[in-house]
Amino acid sequence: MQGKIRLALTKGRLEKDTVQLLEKAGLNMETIKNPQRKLILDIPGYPLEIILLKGSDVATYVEHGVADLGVVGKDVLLEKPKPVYEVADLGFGACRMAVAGETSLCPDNKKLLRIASKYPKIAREHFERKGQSVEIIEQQGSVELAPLMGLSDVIVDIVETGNTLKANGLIVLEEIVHISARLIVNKVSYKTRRIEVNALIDLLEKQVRIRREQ
Ligand SMILES: Nc1ncnc2c1ncn2[C@@H]1O[C@H](COP(=O)(O)OP(=O)(O)OP(=O)(O)O)[C@@H](O)[C@H]1O
Ligand SMILES: O=P(O)(O)OC[C@H]1O[C@H](OP(=O)(O)OP(=O)(O)O)[C@H](O)[C@@H]1O
Repeated sequence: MQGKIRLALTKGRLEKDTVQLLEKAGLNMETIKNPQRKLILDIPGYPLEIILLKGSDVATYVEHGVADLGVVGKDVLLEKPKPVYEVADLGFGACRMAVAGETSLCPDNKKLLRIASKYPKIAREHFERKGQSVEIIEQQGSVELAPLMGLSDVIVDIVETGNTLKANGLIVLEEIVHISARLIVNKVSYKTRRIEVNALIDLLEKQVRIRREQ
């Protein structure tokens, strides 16, 4: 007899929308609102256990089958690809991965372009496709500072409202890819726990469809 299905959720920005989606799908998400902030949550009335992780760890847990399913940003899947099935675009967490810089700069005129980014793989592959040679300067955050400080020519980063770019005098020069939250599934669970996994996928996809049609 197999235990409960385990779903790994990304803490932080994606959390609220994920909880809302699960609630709309009929799951009792009260335990997640507990101020004690447990990282393992039982869902009353549904054979499901939820764990809370950072995005890149969500994909790792699902890859290793410790979690059967996960909710994670497409940026994470592109930057650190894992052998998991991506089964649904959940729609929320929408933003863009973009190249940004100061208005005066015309990047294509430079020979070796210096790129600051938290996403070195996405950045490198984008410029490789264009045949532009680059030096990638990996950052952990506050990426917008890099061109202002002369550390890089441009940045590759997530743009949602555009407020951070605007506040720092930067503009989008190119859009690389649309990002949103994705539902991922462990490859073995997809086969061996097909019925339970598909039931949860169907439940969530139905809510995504309803939300899209609203
Ligand atoms: N404005 C945004 N900035 C960053 N991520 C966003 C934004 N809007 C939506 N997202 C999505 O939310 C996901 C989680 O972002 P969040 O900032 O909570 O975690 P993170 O990227 O691990 O950052 P941190 O290291 O600051 O915790 C991202 O992977 C991305 O898919
Ligand atoms: O277009 P906006 O709505 O302004 O959102 C984009 C900003 O949000 C993210 O930063 P985050 O807040 O995660 O900070 P950090 O990357 O500096 O840690 C991202 O790296 C951008 O800086």
